[in-house]
Amino acid sequence: MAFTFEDLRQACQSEWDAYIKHDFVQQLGNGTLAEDAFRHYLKQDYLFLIQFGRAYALAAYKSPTLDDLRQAKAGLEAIIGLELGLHIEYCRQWGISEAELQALPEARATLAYTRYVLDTGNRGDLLDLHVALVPCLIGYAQIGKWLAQRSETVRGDSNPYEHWMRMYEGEAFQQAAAMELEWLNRELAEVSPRRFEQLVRIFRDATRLEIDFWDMGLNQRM
Ligand SMILES: Cc1ncc(CN)c(N)n1
Repeated sequence: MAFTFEDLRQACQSEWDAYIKHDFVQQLGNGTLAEDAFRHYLKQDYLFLIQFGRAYALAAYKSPTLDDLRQAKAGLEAIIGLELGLHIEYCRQWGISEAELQALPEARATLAYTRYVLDTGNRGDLLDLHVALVPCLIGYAQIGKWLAQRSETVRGDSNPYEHWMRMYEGEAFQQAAAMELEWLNRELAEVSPRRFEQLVRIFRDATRLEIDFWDMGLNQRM
């Protein structure tokens, strides 16, 4: 049997839904999310993206083939080139300077998630690392699409989070996620049922840590 990302997602359906349709995401789509909660999330996400940049750099280091190396480079570009650049500009529009971002302490949820991914990548192989990274890239691409097709989502200037939604539903981010999905499905097609169960565990843990990250934003926890 050739496994795919869909099999991972179905094995963790309840966690995946709790992540994609989290209250933070729904309130953001409705335009009702407390601005202080969003600011707290934005600040921590800056720290998160830096650590995820390191994780893609680790993926590059662990890549045995040129194809794998190109995939790691594409992930690094999506996070550091595209997303972090937009993020810094976006934070500035929300009154958060780069100097303030650089001086921030990490919240426990940021520490737990990012270091889990780095640890998984360090002790495991390239596929373990990519599976730990999947909820980040493919998850936010699905969130972007989900918000765009949902009838309750408020679009345009009356929603203060319009630009955030545009970034994740936009062509560049969707394209990066599609490339990751393609790479992942190629790799998953080769694994045994026993190996797949190990990967499900990683995918589930990373998805649970994404849920904690939304909780951290919503409750403005450190
Ligand atoms: C916590 C988190 N997860 C995922 C993404 C999308 N790269 C993000 N910006 N922040």
